[in-house]
Amino acid sequence: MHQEIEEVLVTEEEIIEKCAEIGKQLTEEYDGKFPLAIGVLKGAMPFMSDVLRRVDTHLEMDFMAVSSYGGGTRSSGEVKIIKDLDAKVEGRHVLIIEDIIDSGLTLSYLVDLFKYRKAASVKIVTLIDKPEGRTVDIKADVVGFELPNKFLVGYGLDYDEKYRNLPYIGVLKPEIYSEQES
Ligand SMILES: O=P(O)(O)OC[C@H]1O[C@H](OP(=O)(O)OP(=O)(O)O)[C@H](O)[C@@H]1O
Ligand code: HPA
Ligand SMILES: [Mg+2]
Repeated sequence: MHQEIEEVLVTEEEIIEKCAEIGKQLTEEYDGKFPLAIGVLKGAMPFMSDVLRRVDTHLEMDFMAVSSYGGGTRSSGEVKIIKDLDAKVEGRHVLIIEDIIDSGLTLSYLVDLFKYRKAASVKIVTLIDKPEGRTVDIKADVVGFELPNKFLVGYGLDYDEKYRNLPYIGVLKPEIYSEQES
């Protein structure tokens, strides 16, 4: 698996350090508010697990599964709900947890949905921001790392469902995906 990576952009140590920093920030922001922390599956799973263990106040966890990338490297433009929340959003302080904001389509869809469901507040925390990928105007409230417009894998991010279990974030060797997308 590791030999298929061309370059590591964020190391495991940098991610661990960042999760502690963000966890502290979220503790201060949400202390006493019992936020509803919503992980966007599948990609957000490792980040959600690491960051929320550094948040030192009560919170509720829930999950939503959405998908717009299929097996490829480009967004289909259509966000599909695969699993909806169990919790009610009305009156809750919603904290959306994402691995990446790229085109912004997934998060703009989810922010609109949670506002429509009458959340008391909606904030976004994302480990990665690729601002150059944006096709809709949306910003995250908390960003771990801003990265260049390359297709990334690792730490939740997949290519064709693989590489999510890498402990770092990197770029694949071009021959890995050009074989399938040519
Ligand atoms: O800003 P965008 O261009 O919408 O891209 C970001 C979204 O794309 C990825 O999810 P994907 O749809 O691939 O599902 P996955 O989490 O199951 O991989 C990622 O986990 C984000 O949810
Ligand atoms: O760079 C990316 N890598 C994997 N999944 C993604 N979904 C949006 N952008 C990306
Ligand atoms: Mg994906």
